[in-house]
Amino acid sequence: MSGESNLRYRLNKRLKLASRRSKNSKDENKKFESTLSNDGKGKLKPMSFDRKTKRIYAEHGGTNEEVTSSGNAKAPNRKISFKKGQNQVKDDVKAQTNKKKSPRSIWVSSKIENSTTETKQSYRKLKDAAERARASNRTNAKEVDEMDVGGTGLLKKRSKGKLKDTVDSAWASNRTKTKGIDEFDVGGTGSLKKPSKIKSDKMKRLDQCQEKSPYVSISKSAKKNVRGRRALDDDSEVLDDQPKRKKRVIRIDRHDTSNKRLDDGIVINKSAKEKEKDLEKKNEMSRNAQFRAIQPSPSILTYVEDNLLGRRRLIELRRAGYNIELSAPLDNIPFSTSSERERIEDSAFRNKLTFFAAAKSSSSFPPPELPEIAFAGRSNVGKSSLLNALTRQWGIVRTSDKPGLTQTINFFNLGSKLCLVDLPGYGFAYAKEEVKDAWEELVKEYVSTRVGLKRVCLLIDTKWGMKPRDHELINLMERSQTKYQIVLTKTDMIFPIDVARHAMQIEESLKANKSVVQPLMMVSSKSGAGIRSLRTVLSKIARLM
Ligand SMILES: Nc1nc2c(ncn2[C@@H]2O[C@H](COP(=O)(O)OP(=O)(O)OP(=O)(O)O)[C@@H](O)[C@H]2O)c(=O)[nH]1
Ligand SMILES: [Mg+2]
Repeated sequence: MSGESNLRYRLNKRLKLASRRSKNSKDENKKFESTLSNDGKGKLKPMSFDRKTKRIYAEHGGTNEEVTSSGNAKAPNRKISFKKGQNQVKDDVKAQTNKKKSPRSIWVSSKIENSTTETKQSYRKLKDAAERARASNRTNAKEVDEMDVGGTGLLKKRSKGKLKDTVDSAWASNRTKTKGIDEFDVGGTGSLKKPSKIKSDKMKRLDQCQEKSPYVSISKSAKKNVRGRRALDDDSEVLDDQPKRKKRVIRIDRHDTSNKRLDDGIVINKSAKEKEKDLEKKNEMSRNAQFRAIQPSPSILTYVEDNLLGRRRLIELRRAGYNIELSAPLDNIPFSTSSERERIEDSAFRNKLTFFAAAKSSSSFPPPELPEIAFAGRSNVGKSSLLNALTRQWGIVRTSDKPGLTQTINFFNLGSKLCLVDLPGYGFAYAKEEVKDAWEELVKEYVSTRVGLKRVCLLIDTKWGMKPRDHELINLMERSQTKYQIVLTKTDMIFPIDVARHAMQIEESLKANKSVVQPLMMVSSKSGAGIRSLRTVLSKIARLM
């Protein structure tokens, strides 16, 4: 729309100028007319709106066939009109060249060029029309346009609608195909070409380029780009002279079992022993699971907590008020003076522990004068250590980390009130089988036949729990109606909860037993946990006597 208004403005300006000239001086008017008609000097003529849309280049004396229009090739109506105009222009140019014979080239507006062939009358008509248009205050622009176009004399005969169409199409083409106009040879080389022709030439060249080198990407369409890239890739692969890597093929021999996993269906003939071991492992696993499922009774849990049983940090013991610098600190009285700390509450255990007899057979047992408390259990369970811890007399009873140190029944007097008996251990020991069997037989004879034996403390390692040999001895004591009490040792080795679980488990397993004395005791000779409680329990035996 802005272009159209611009055109109108120009047209009006021209008309104004023309009218002014006609009014002011006839000479000027004549001059103007001469400029319109005279093209011989090659001056640029005053142009109507068509100047922009259509330019005709005529090479004077040159080939007339090269005279072309720069208009829109797509507008057929306009093309027809131009052809007509071109023919007229050609004729006029020929006439001019015959008259003056000057080979100068000129630029003229096609329609104004046509007007050169018209008479002065037609121009006056044009002027009149312009004046009229001015008089109507330039309001009816359409009318002016039509009159102006009609003024050229060439398009006079056309209907209004057709004229309008041609003008519109010309403008549209001008706006869109500015490139086409630019490609005209304005410099007067005389080689004007049709834009379509130029375009086709250009495309041909581009196609040729593409054919020659596939690397040139022509942005005709995305598909072409993709194709070009593929082509480029293919070519690059070809250009790369690197040898292609062969895929490594691994051939597996069906009968070769070395590469196969064991659980891939290969049957391995296991021996009976291995099968038994596997079963045992499975059973053990299930035993562990069972053990984890044990819920200790509240009384056991409180007992464990009160006596600080199980694996504890030293800071915890310190916070509880125990002197951790002492040996077996938990056997001391918390938050008390140093003299009180050293004190053993039970009078029986304050007495001096003295060894008085060792027996390898039942015939060598000493006469039962004092109530006896025997300490039985598997080798290395901590029998001798517990005796020392109870009396706080370290070194009286020999201990060793090597199982099987105690090989005889050792009798200790604790003052004149109690006799403590250290029994040889059973189960694994660094000793001959016959010797071990003899120890076992001796222990069995002592616990089942000994007169004056008031209680057997059956020590069980908390870490390992009850073993079949332990059950054997229990059964024996049950049969001989010997009172026995279970004492869990080395409680400092495992977590408190596991201590409680073991206690619960053993208590449950011995519920039906008659000779068992409750409660189950838990101690640690190392930390001193539970030692005072055990002392209290055992001192009752001395008091009863
Ligand atoms: N951590 C810890 N170790 C202990 C405890 N009681 C004993 N021991 C150790 O266990 C090992 C064996 O102790 P002993 O008292 O000799 O065991 P035993 O039952 O008399 O052994 P035998 O005489 O061979 O039957 C020694 O190295 C002790 O230091 C305990 O409560 N806690
Ligand atoms: Mg011992």
